[in-house]
Amino acid sequence: MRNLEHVKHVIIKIGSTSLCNEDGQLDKERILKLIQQIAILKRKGLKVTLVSSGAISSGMGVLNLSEKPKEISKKQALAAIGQAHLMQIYEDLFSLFHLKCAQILLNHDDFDHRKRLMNLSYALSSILDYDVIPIINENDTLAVDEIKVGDNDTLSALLLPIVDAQLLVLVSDIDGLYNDNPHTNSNAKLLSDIELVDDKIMNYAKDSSSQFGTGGMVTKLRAAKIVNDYGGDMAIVNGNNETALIDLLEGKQIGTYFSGKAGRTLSARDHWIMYRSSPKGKVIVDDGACEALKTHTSLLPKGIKEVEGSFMQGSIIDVLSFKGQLIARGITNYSSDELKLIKDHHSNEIESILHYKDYDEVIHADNLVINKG
Ligand SMILES: Nc1ncnc2c1ncn2[C@@H]1O[C@H](COP(=O)(O)OP(=O)(O)O)[C@@H](O)[C@H]1O
Ligand SMILES: N[C@@H](CCC(=O)OP(=O)(O)O)C(=O)O
Repeated sequence: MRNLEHVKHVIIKIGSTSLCNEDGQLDKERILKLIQQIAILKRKGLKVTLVSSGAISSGMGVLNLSEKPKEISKKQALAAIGQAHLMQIYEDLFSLFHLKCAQILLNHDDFDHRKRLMNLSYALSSILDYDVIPIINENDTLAVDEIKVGDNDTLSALLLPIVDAQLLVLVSDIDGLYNDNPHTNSNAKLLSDIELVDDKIMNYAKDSSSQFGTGGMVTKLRAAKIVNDYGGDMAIVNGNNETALIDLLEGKQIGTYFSGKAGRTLSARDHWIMYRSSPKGKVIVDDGACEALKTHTSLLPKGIKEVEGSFMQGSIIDVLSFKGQLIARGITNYSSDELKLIKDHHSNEIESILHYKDYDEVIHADNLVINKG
């Protein structure tokens, strides 16, 4: 048995593969079984936030399309058509249990701006105070690449600190993480408990085998890292198991459970820098700077060899190695224009180059988060 007594608020993310049948139509019977379990969890006193995929698949069902279109504008249209249909089904089914729900559609830039993030957090907390279940999805109709999260595994992981939940459960069409994709390797073994998502674990993850899923296991493991780095837990369970959610929350050994016990816990600010904000540019640093940064020292201009993008002082930027590996992410003390002039120079030369010097460091160690894996 696992001990889940600390879990008072759970985010349940339901993937498209658990909402639709093989023909791509929303499967009300399957959705009902999930809602039934959510109603039981709520009766037990748990707070529940729902993240639901399925808008595009639902739109395909409404228009009787058998294949997902490639054109972005068509996917945007399907999301608009399908999201309304999806919410109608949620409302009908939740009402059978005298539960009410609310729709929230988000994009990445809602996480980027602190003020918007606070507004989101207040709105969510009021919805929960009204004892209504928030149902969240990406705003796929308006999401263009720069502002897109791209998948709901990541979106739900980013939400965990905002709603102050302790556990994220990803409901999928598979029992959990295997050491290879079980749809293509029949010898693949299910892994039950994972204390750290390291490179070895990441290498088990492959893409989705279904045309309805987005990201397969890759995005699920990324979500586990985001959640674990905040000190939260994550689990993957199979939506086809009619008691999966109840069993999991009772501590039964089902699915894959990512406790993050062997990892780190970032402060709220560092977690925001690393995951929830989107970087505005990048600097490429030499091997010496890469090594130094790994021991968590400040980034000095001498180690910077290239500057990409246009950003202002105070922006969040990526620090990359020559090989393109993400070494760290942090808040820059200098704009991209200033960095182009002082890169490859000693800090004591900054003043003579710029005619002013506010800082010796480009990114101070306190504002720098090292990428671990
Ligand atoms: N190592 C793995 N273990 C389990 N499933 C895997 C693995 N690698 C890839 N997958 C694929 O990931 C799928 C689940 O992700 P996805 O189709 O995106 O579902 P969802 O709609 O629930 O997000 C599985 O059905 C399987 O095809
Ligand atoms: N936002 C999209 C789903 C994106 C997504 O992550 O899908 P999935 O892998 O099925 O959870 C939609 O509603 O169709």
